[in-house]
Amino acid sequence: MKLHDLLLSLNLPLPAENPDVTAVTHNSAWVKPGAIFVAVRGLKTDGHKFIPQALERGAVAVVGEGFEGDLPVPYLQVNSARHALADLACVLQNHPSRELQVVGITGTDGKSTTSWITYHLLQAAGKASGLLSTVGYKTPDGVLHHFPQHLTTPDSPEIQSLLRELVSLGTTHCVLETSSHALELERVRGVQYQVGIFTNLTPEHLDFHGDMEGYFQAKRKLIDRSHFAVLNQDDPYARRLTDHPNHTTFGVSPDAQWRAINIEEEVSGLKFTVVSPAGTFDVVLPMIGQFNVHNALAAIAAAHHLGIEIPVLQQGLASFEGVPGRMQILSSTPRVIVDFAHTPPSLEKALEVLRPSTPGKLWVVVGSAGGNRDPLKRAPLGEVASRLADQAIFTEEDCRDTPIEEILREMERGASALDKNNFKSIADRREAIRFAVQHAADADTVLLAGKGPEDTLERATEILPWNEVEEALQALSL
Ligand SMILES: CC(=O)N[C@H]1[C@@H](OP(=O)(O)OP(=O)(O)OC[C@H]2O[C@@H](n3ccc(=O)[nH]c3=O)[C@H](O)[C@@H]2O)O[C@H](CO)[C@@H](O)[C@@H]1O[C@H](C)C(=O)N[C@@H](C)C(=O)N[C@H](CCC(=O)O)C(=O)O
Ligand SMILES: Nc1ncnc2c1ncn2[C@@H]1O[C@H](COP(=O)(O)OP(=O)(O)OP(=O)(O)O)[C@@H](O)[C@H]1O
Repeated sequence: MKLHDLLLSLNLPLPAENPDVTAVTHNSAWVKPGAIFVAVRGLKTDGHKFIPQALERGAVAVVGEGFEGDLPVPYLQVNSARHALADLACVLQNHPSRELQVVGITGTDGKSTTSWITYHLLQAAGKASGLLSTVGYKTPDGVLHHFPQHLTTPDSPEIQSLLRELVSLGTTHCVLETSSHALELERVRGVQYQVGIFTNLTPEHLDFHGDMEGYFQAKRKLIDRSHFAVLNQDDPYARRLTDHPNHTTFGVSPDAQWRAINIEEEVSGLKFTVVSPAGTFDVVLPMIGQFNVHNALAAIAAAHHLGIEIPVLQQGLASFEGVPGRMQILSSTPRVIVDFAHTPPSLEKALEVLRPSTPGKLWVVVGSAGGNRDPLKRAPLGEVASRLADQAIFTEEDCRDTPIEEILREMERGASALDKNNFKSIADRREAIRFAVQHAADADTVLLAGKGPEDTLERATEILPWNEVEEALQALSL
């Protein structure tokens, strides 16, 4: 696309030069010849500092919020570089979301699970669907691809080019897990959402959002932008969104429109009855954890809005194979389970879920991320682990530039407050897993929490390949 055409559609002034533009990026290291470099003033550094590097790599234009000096390529000044990045990405890919029925899913917990169930239901109904989630992205052939970065919702250029790729593969529907960071940092600006789902809101990422109200305001953007909203009637924050002109609700509250009753949890999974505007019907869902009733209800309500009949939904739920790394059962004696729970409330829920079906002791191996990833949750994670497990092992989980000892000390501090003396720290994650698996008795359950399906482990400046399931299986075979 010519630079002028791109700028005209955004009402930006036209420079004298009019080169061909092949891509747009905010990261100088990702610039390829023909790209526009958008200099973003970030939380850690200022992208304007990297303009020379972007030019060396072949940038044909630079967009920014203010730059003193001469450049050999056009410089376009904008009020918001993040807005410009998203707008340019949308135009360059010719707004792929307008050719798709996009279902966005936000909330503190349950985003990935709800996304995967929704994708599965759409596919089961014969809709060629795509999925972008923390776990990776799926094309309509069902193949799971991994993102190069560890993000739930990638940056706007990546989202737009993935949506375009999906359209070119014949995709008609796309499920887009949408984090609060993505909403706040405008990564999903310009995405046209047909349906927006709000799962729940509990304290997380408050270092980034400031307080719960800031966190809520970021999340509500998804609902405000969606044509139809699917809201958790049991969550006080979601209930604040019921002034959306076109919405439905789900939950166990008597006033939820899609309501679950007669919930039973068996070893093989969940059974419940749904009372809804589309009728009353039974559901069998092969998943552990009552919270999955809410995830399933949200997916059912969204899929039904998109025209999928109840019998197809029932069949789809019964054949759902779960989400990789979410309550994934690897063995039975001891029962070893890999789960992604990495917030105090989700860890609490995971341990509570496993307790009734554990005749022996309940073990947990858990860490807390380093860097700027929510240091305030370290002590609460330690507290939850010590309170609800019989034995807790604290270890690393992407400690990045934070010394592991600092993180472990915080987790121990949280646990010590209970005075149960049932925890131990083993910094190396592989050793921690092996210790727990080898010391567990046959009747015990070992929950390996936090990493789930992630394929890397970030340690100081190193990014190591990681496979939690493989690690657990190796520990079991020793
Ligand atoms: C805290 C956060 O979200 N940060 C995001 C933010 O970074 P930033 O603007 O602060 O970037 P910065 O590091 O200050 O750099 C400023 C600019 O200089 C550029 N730069 C920097 C260095 C260089 O050599 N060259 C260069 O061009 C950077 O690309 C950036 O554009 O904006 C960037 C561009 O959109 C994001 O890539 C980056 O996500 C980082 C990688 C990240 O780790 N984010 C996590 C916390 C996140 O988003 N998590 C949520 C899920 C949360 C959950 O629910 O669990 C997610 O959606 O994944
Ligand atoms: N609806 C829910 N309410 C509370 N906890 C939940 C819910 N759904 C899942 N969980 C718990 O949270 C963990 C993470 O679930 P899931 O991956 O679906 O959430 P998420 O919001 O996508 O988080 P992330 O984006 O970090 O993956 C699960 O393993 C489970 O323990």
